[in-house]
Amino acid sequence: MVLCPVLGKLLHKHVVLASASPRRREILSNAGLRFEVVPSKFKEKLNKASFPTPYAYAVETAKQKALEVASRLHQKDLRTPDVVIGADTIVAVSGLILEKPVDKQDAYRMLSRLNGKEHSVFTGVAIVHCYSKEGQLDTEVSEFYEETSVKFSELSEELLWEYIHSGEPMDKAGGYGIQALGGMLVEYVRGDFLNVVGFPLNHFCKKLVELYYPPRQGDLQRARQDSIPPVDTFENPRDVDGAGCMPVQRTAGSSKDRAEAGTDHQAGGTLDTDCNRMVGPLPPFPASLLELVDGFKVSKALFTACRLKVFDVLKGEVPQKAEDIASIVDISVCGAKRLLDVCATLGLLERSEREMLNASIGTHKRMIEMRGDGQIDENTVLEHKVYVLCSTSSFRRRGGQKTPHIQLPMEPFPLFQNTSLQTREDKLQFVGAMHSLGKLTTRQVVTAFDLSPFASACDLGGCTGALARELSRQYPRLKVTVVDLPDIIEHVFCFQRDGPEMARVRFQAGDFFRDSLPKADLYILSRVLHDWPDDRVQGLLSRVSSSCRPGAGLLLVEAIMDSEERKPRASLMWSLNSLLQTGGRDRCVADYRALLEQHGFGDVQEAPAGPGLTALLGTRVGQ
Ligand SMILES: Cc1cn([C@@H]2O[C@H](COP(=O)(O)OP(=O)(O)OP(=O)(O)O)[C@@H](O)[C@H]2O)c(=O)[nH]c1=O
Repeated sequence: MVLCPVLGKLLHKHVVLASASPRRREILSNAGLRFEVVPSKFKEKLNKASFPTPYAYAVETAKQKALEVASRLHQKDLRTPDVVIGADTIVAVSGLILEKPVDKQDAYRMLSRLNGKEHSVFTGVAIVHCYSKEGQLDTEVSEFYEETSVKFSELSEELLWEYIHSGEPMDKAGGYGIQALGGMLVEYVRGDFLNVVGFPLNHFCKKLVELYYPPRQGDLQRARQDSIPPVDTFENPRDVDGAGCMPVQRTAGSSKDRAEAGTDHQAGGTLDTDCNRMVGPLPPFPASLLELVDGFKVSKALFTACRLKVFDVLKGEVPQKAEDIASIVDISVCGAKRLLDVCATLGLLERSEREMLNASIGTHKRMIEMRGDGQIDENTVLEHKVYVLCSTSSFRRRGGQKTPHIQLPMEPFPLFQNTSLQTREDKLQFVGAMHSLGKLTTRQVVTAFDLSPFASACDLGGCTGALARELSRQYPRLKVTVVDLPDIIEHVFCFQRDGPEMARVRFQAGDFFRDSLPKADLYILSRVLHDWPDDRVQGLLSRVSSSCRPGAGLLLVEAIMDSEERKPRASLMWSLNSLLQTGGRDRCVADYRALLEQHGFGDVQEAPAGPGLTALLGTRVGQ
C-alpha cells in the first residue's frame, strides 16, 4: 500500500493535532496516524477583509492555530513537539466566508444563503515542524488548502428549521455536516469529500510526500500531476525491514506468537521450534559489490602513500621499519602502520617480518602520482564523504608535534559535526548507508547464539534499528531498546516501516558514553568498539558492566582480524577508516576476550556472525 510509508514518516515523531474537531481526529486516526490532540486557543478573529481570497484566510487561521499550540507546548510544558498540524474549514458563498454559526438564527441565515446554490468549502492546513534550538522554538511551516464544491438542493423553510433544531449545524462551518443529517441537503459534491468534513487527507499525504521525498529531476517528468508519487525514494519497499517477500513455511508457533513476531505474510524462512527463531535461506551476501563500493578507499590509500613519498623512501633495497618510515615522511606511527599494512595487502609493498620492502610499482608511479595529485576533483568524481576525510593531511601530525597517535576530535563521535555531513541529505545518506550495511548481516548476528533466554535487550549504537527489528522478529518475547545519538534516532522513521515486530522495539536518543543506560538482560555492541580508542572502550564497557545484573549477557560483534599476520583487506580498510574518523582501532579475538573478562564477563563464547564478522557472548559473573 503506497500511502502507508507516507504517514510512516511521522511514526516516530511526536505529532500534535492542534484541533478540537472530532472529525479531524477521526479522519487522521482512521488513516493510521498516531498523534496527541491539543486544541488550539487561537481566537479565529483574523480580519477577513484583509485576505485576498477565502482560502488565504483559512490557511492563515490554520497556521496560527498550529503555531499557538507549538509555542504553548514549548514554553509551558517544555515538550516541544516534532510536528503540529492545524486546520481550518470555511464555507465560501458569493464572496462571503461562513464559519460556525453562533446561534440558531445565525445557522438559519447561513443555510438560507446556501439553499439551492453551489458553494465552495475550503480547508486550510498547516504542517509545522518544530525544533528547539538553545531553548528557543524554531519552526518550519508548510501550508496548503483544498477546495471542494458542494451544491445544495432547493430546501423548504420547514426542512431547514427541522435540521437546525437537530442541533447538528452548531459546531460546523456553514452550519451543516455533510457526513450526517446534512448529507440530505446536498445534491452533489465535486472534489474531496473529506475536505468538506474537515480534513483533506489526500492532499495532506501528497504534501508529506513532497516534504519527505522531494522529487528528483527525472521523477518530476514521470510523476502524473494528480497522483501520489512513488514513495520508495530511500528504499525499495521490498527492501524495507519487515517487508521480505518470500512465502512463509511455518512449522510451529501459536498464531499470537506469529503475529507478534511479524512473520505472517512477511519474513521468509521457517520457525525453529526449539527456540522460536526464524530459520531459512539468507539472501546472497553482496561481497563483490561491497568491494567495489570500497574501491575508492583502496585507490585513496595508494594516492596517499604516493603523495607521502612512501615508495620513494622504500626504493632502496634495504627494508625499513614502520616507525622509521613514519619519521621520514612525518606521519604518526599508528597511521603509518595501517597505511603500510594496506599497501602490503594490495601488493604495493612487500613485507618481511615487521619491515617493509618496496614492490614493483616504480615504473607506474608517475601516473599514479598525477592521478592522485589534484588532477581529480575529490568532491565531484567520488561523492563519498569518507573519501574526503582520507586526505594526506589526516595522516600528518597536528601542529608538528610528535604525537603517538593521530589527533582527531572525539567528544562525542563527531558524526554530524563533520563538515561533510551538514545537510539533511548528507545525514540521511550516511544513516542510510549504515542502515543498509547493518541489514546485510542482521540475521546471522542475531542467530549466532540462541538469545531466547533473554527477555530484554539493549542495542547500544543500534542506529536505525535494523538489528533490533531482526532480534524482535527472531525472538517473539524479546523487548529491544535501541540507543543512539539524537541525530540518528531522528531519522529512524525514514528507514523503519511500522510492523508487529516493531511494537517491541523502542528507540532512546542518547550518548552511551554519558547518559544512563536502559536496564536490560542483554547488551549488544555490534560494530561499535572498533570505532573507539582504548580509553573510550574501557569507559563504555565499564558502564555496560555496572548496568548488568549477574547472568546478564554482553554480545560483541566485530570484523575481527584473525591474527596480526592474516588481516583481511576489508578489515584493514575499516581500520584505516576508523582511525581517520574517530581514532578507533581493530582488535583481535584475544583482545576482545580480555576486554570482556576484565569487565566481569565470563564464559565467553565465540561464533561466526556473517561474512567477516565474529560474535562474542559473555555472561556477567556475580559481583
Ligand atoms: C462543512 C462541514 C464542516 N464540518 C466541521 O466544521 C468545523 C469547522 O470549524 P473549524 O474552525 O475549522 O474547526 P473547529 O471544529 O473549530 O476545531 P479547531 O480545529 O479546534 O478550530 C470542523 O470541525 C469541521 O469538521 C463538518 O463536520 N462537516 C461539514 O460538512
